Amino acid sequence: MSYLTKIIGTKIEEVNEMNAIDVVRTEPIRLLDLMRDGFHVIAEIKRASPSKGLIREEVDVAERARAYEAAGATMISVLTDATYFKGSFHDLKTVADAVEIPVLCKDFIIDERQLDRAKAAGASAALLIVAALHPSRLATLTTYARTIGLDVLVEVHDEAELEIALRLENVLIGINNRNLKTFEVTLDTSIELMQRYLDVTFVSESGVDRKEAAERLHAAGARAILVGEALMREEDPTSLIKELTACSLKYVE
Ligand SMILES: O=C(O)c1ccccc1NCC(=O)[C@H](O)[C@H](O)COP(=O)(O)O
Repeated sequence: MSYLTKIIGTKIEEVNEMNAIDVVRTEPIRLLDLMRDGFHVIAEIKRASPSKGLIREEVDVAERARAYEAAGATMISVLTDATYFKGSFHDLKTVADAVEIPVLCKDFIIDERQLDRAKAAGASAALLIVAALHPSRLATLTTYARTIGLDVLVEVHDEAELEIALRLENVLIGINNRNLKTFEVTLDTSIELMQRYLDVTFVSESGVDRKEAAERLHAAGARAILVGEALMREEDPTSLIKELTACSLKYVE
């Protein structure tokens, strides 16, 4: 059984336990507009992961989120899965209450009730993973997310998934460099796909540890990078965020 299948099994159990909740609907932000120009860092709150185990379990997430914002992150991603990442919707709410910049709910979303919880916790956007959803369900959840005021980052791993994501209109697409079967991470996953789809606005996710990686991705066309582990391993993430965001200045000259 693949790891993703295992995670989705857990999510089905979790979702079955969730009550419906009421959410206040708003207009969604437009992630695509936010990321279309320049070069952006989406900084992640990631306490643990299936591939690395504990990264920084005990963390003041409000303080860290404020540090990310002050250092120049455009958006904060919060892992809300408890079983595999030790995250929570409580973390999401704490972060959303602490910062002005948009907050992304990063989870394995398969149901409207998870989107409701993300919205209620203060998220501006949610991740939908093509590999985890039937294309028609992906479209339904994308529409539902926008209806309640969440924009969507659609995650792909290869060209076949990208073709499915491109059927959705006006979505920001993230290419995850982590192979969900082997956990192997290679920036070439993003670089090769981006070079074949020059008109698409892409976020490159996973495996960015320092400025050289960010520079490679920016040079290959990425408009944003999503960085988790490398930032969480820093006692103070300020200089790494500044280093990563500075990549854009280099290419403007
Ligand atoms: O990080 C993992 O081990 C992982 C395993 C299985 C599914 C998803 C996983 N990570 C979620 C993410 O996409 C990353 O947290 C995110 O892209 C940041 O990656 P990194 O900078 O490499 O921590």
